[in-house]
Amino acid sequence: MTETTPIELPVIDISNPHDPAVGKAMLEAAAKYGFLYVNSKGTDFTVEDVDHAFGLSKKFFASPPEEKETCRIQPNNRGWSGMHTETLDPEHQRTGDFKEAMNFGDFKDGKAQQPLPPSLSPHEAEINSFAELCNKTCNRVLTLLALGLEIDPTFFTTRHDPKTGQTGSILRYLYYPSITSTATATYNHETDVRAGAHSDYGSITLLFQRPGQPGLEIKNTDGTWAPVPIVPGTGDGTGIGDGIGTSEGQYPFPPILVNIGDLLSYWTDGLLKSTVHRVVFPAAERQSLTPRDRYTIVYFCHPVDETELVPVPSAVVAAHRKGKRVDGGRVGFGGGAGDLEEGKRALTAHGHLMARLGATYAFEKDE
Ligand SMILES: O=C(O)CCC(=O)C(=O)O
Ligand SMILES: [Fe+2]
Repeated sequence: MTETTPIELPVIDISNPHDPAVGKAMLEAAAKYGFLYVNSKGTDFTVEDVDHAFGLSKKFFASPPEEKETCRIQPNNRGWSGMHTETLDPEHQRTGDFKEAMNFGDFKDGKAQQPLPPSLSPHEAEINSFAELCNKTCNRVLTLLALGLEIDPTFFTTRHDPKTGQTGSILRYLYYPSITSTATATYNHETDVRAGAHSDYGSITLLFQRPGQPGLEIKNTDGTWAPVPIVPGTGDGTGIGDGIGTSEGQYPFPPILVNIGDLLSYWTDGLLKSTVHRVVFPAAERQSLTPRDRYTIVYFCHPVDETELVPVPSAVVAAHRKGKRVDGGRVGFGGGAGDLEEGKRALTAHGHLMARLGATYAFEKDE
């Protein structure tokens, strides 16, 4: 695993989701990299909201395994998965991911639609409110993307409103033990990875990271891997010494990393990129005298299940599609929405997710 130069991604201020210039900047980043940072100033989150959510995550992962077992992951993708349960890149991984995860699906009237373990059940309302803030932030991003695509600014948000129906959205706590943990004793740098290479399934993903807990890399177009600094501009990917939490700190908490998922790439015929990424132990972490666990919080935003993925009515997408036709290239996972044959029904958001998850379940059956 050779390590390359950290990637420099734009940091976008979403405090005014109706600014067309910001929409264009967002679209440009989504089409070029498939990843961008959202400035944590001007989001709906306070430092306390984010700190509190990480506190709950830590409490959950530190709880006894018997308690976590009570909410083991189900085929509906909700619940706890232990070390090595998930293998994001089955073709290349010898061992499953060196991580634990806890997935929360949609809440209904503030209530989780799944069992919660004793460490989290007293905090149901807080978890729900964090998921709601994530949803609000996604609405800002989706509004800006619609502006960039020059379509009705509510085109995406009306199709992602959990009040109108079930969605595939997931709030996920993640825990990657440090290189010195007993849980990573079998880790071999040549063959193992903390989270295998993959692209996300939904529309957009939000990723919250902590200073000093690096590991995310994104795949460059030439196939090399670029570390993503936790705080943009800090270069070394560690986020250490970035001034966070101090009066000179530029950001109240590390910017939220946003990436495009397979569904939105499909819906826009590949104009928006769903970029492959993975989580590793960076060299600095492997050599560090004080290696740290990595905790992240992810929100995978999906449309309402019944949403029909007919081509996004955007001249920008149409122009992109024309270019693709000339190349003869196919786009995205399972092609693009514009490839729909006449007389066939459009794929729904739920159908897209099932097809995408099906690829993973098929592998698990082979195990
Ligand atoms: O934890 C991270 O940094 C990335 C997680 C991720 O890519 C995922 O769960 O899809
Ligand atoms: Fe991911």
